[in-house]
Amino acid sequence: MMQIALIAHDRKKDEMVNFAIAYEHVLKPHKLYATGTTGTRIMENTSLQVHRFMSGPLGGDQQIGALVAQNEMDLIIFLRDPLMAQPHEPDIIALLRLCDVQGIPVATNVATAELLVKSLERGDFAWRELVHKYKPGIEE
Ligand SMILES: O=C(CO)COP(=O)(O)O
Repeated sequence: MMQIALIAHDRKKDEMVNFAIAYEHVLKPHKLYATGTTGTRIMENTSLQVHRFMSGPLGGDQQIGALVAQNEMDLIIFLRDPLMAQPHEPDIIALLRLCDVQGIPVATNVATAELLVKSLERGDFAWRELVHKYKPGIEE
């Protein structure tokens, strides 16, 4: 079971909901996390259970970043709005930076998100089970 974070800026939330509906069967077996509003929207529109953190502008990106820093996230789908300034831009950059620090796959648009989820379905992330095994804090 992988630990997956789903995050979308406001003008990308419909796209995230459609993505979650389309790949519900692939995402279902995994432990899902999201920033506050994104998580609510996904749960309203699918049968997926999502652990919700704070809303992004209130620190949700940083909460997810903390798990990335501890190497406890396996995959991040972060549908960013490239055309609208965000008040918490530093938090967004920090999260993406931590993904690069740990080498965690992160999709920032839905085209890449689809490729990653297809990889997930195919079992390409199975090696991450080894990381989990040696990190007892992570749920199996
Ligand atoms: O702002 C966000 C990510 O940077 C997303 O936060 P919400 O899911 O709470 O809207």
